[in-house]
Amino acid sequence: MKLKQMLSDYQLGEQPKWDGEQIITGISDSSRDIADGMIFVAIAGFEQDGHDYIPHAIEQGAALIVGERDCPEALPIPYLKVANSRQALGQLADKFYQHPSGRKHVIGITGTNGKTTTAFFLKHLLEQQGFSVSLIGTIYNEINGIQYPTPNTTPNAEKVHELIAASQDDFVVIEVSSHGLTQYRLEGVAFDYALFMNLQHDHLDYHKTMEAYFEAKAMLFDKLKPNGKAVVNTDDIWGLKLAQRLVAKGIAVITVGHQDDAVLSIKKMTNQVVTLAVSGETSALDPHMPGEHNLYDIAMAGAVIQDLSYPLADVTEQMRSFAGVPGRYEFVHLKDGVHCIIDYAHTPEAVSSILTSMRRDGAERITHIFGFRGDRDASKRDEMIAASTGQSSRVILTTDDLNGIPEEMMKQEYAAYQHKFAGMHKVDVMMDRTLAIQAAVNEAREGDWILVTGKGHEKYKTAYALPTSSDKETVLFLKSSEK
Ligand SMILES: CC(=O)N[C@H]1[C@@H](OP(=O)(O)OP(=O)(O)OC[C@H]2O[C@@H](n3ccc(=O)[nH]c3=O)[C@H](O)[C@@H]2O)O[C@H](CO)[C@@H](O)[C@@H]1O[C@H](C)C(=O)N[C@@H](C)C(=O)N[C@H](CCC(=O)O)C(=O)O
Ligand SMILES: Nc1ncnc2c1ncn2[C@@H]1O[C@H](COP(=O)(O)OP(=O)(O)OP(=O)(O)O)[C@@H](O)[C@H]1O
Repeated sequence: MKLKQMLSDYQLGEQPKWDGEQIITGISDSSRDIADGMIFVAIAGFEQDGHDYIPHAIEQGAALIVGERDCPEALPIPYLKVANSRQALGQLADKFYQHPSGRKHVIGITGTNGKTTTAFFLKHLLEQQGFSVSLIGTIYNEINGIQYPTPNTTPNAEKVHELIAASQDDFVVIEVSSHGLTQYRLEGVAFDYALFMNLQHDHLDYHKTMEAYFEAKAMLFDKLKPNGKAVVNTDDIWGLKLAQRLVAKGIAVITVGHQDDAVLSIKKMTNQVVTLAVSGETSALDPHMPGEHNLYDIAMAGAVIQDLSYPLADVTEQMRSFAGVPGRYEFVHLKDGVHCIIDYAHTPEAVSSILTSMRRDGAERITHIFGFRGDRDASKRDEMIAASTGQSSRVILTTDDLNGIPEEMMKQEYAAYQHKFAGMHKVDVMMDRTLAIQAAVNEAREGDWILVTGKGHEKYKTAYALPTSSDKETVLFLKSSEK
């Protein structure tokens, strides 16, 4: 695309002579990725200021610089000043890739918990209908059947448009984080369906208040295509508030919840089956994945499937071939009736929900191993401990990602919790995560359950005593050593 086409929506103002005919070869906010003929968008970030890298981008061959500051003096290439660089990155990428989301069926999923699980459910169910599906999310991005690692749940704006443009699949399912929304990573993306799962205590280090966190999530619903639809869990109080707001705006809303007037009314949630009624017709859906929270996730995925005119009644059968979601209620049978669950729960509600599910599955004595992420929302820690001690017999606090926080500081915080629960609940501290799991396994007797939460599918960022790199590897290593 020519430079003058890329800039047709902008006023370049007084500039040294520039060549509108120049072919633009790409766009990036990282000077490291700039090559000849590309546009560099300078972003004032949380860690660094992209404007400091303008000389580097020029050295690399940039054809245009976009930034929020005044044009640096004696710039040899044109400079476009914008009010918001992150937003401009999305708008320019959308243009460069020729509005890719407009040409695809795009489904966005937001909420504190359940995005990944629902995305996997939806992908599987759509594939069962004969569609191909791209996935952009926490565990990996999968485009045209090829999986790519990803550092973020929602990639940056340029990447999102690039991935949608590269997709030759029928559908693109995107996990939409609140960070992604407030940082304009979805700028220019238009959605056919937008799903709201729930809003729970998380990320208040970033959003400060639940109200602000909610407003961030609500931004997704401004991105629906004119005929796009919202699918909202109205059992969640924030979901109910969102649904009312969207209806008032004239947006089509598929409500999912226990209310009789919900579009998909939940009639029963029991024994791993959720019974839904749509227009008087009842269907029972079984995700074939333990955990009560997964019943909401399958109901939300089912809402899209039925709206696309595929029978809900087939979902249970179609889920039989579902392979599960890495690090979500992953079950390992250890030895003599000792069971272990690995899960990604890192909010109080998720911890509570997983423990409730385990108890319903027959767990009586549960050792729960988890830790707190350094440099992340610390205000949820009390509630996480309360959720754990409320339903487990023993807690072992261990290392999660420290994110630069000194281990000693985290250890002191854990010691304070040990002190608080002294005499009431067994709270141990073992900072080496692999040794904490080993201790629980060694001490487990027949009928015991072990729950390891927080890391799920993720690789360890810390080197531990055992030669393993994830919770699942550690558990399998210990299982094989037992033989
Ligand atoms: C705090 C935060 O959210 N940071 C995100 C943000 O980084 P940033 O733009 O502020 O980057 P920065 O490092 O300060 O750099 C500023 C600019 O300088 C540029 N630069 C830098 C160096 C250089 O040599 N040349 C250069 O041009 C960078 O490319 C960047 O454009 O934008 C980046 C691109 O979109 C994100 O990758 C990055 O996520 C970081 C890694 C992160 O950990 N974010 C977490 C909090 C997050 O976003 N999590 C959510 C999921 C949350 C959930 O669990 O629900 C997610 O979507 O992943
Ligand atoms: N509908 C739900 N309600 C509450 N908790 C849930 C729900 N679905 C999943 N969970 C819990 O939350 C954890 C994370 O689930 P999942 O990865 O699907 O959510 P996510 O929204 O993608 O999370 P993240 O934003 O952290 O990547 C699960 O391991 C489970 O413990």
